[in-house]
Amino acid sequence: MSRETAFPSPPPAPSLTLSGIGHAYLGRTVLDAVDLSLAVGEVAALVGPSGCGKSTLAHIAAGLVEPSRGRVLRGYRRHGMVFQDPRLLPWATARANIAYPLRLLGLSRGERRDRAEEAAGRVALDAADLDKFPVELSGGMRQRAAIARALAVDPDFVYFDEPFTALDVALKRRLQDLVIGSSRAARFGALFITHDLMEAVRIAHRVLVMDVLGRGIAGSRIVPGEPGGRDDGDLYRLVGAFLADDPLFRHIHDIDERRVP
Ligand SMILES: Nc1ncnc2c1ncn2[C@@H]1O[C@H](COP(=O)(O)OP(=O)(O)OP(=O)(O)O)[C@@H](O)[C@H]1O
Repeated sequence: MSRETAFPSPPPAPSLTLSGIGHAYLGRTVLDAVDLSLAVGEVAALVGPSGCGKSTLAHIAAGLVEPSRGRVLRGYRRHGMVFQDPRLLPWATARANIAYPLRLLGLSRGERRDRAEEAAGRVALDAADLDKFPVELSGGMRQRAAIARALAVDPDFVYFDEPFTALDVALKRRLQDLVIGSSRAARFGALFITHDLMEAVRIAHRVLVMDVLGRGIAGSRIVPGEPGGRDDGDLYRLVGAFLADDPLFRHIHDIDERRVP
């Protein structure tokens, strides 16, 4: 027996593992025993009813919020984050905003500038736009700058928290394609929160559905084919089938009534 057969190499560690995550805000439980594991390079879309705790879960996974219970194991090297609100510094140019996180990596001024311009090129921001301040950019351009800022740190994992919800349909598709293309080229995995099932099946390898009221991940569905290589008609049919026939998706358009005045 060959050595390789006797000692097969172990599968790569997951890029992200959440075990038994629980969280409460002001004594009110938001997440309860959530388990999740993402493979290296996997892009997972996270959907679920409004208010069920998707953002809280992503913030816990990224280390922005300390969970009340449970364990987070990050197998990735470095992550980037993109939110619905681009969160650009209003007093800094697009270039300076994109370069901002690079200070933490200890890069020289010249290196930061080069990296920011390279990242801007990847999201199709023109050189002329880089000298503009956020107020001078369109909503789409601001979100491109936010994506460039996340990609500039050369992440192997990116958290997207409803990044395109506020954008119009055509722009949304263009930016989805940008995420698909850059995740393939830079080989990063991602957790992508969205309310839009069509967006979820376009960009992800797998759709994770959160339980009503965040009691856990109710289940997941693999999306056939590879992001970027799928036929739109097939995806529309898949979304239709999910919504019409799959009990996993029964509650995804619900709203957490506790938040409704
Ligand atoms: N900092 C906070 N303090 C108190 N309550 C909070 C805080 N952040 C979120 N919550 C509450 O926790 C619950 C889950 O919020 P979260 O934003 O994680 O849900 P979500 O699924 O991402 O919602 P949506 O889809 O509407 O964005 C909500 O009821 C929300 O009001």
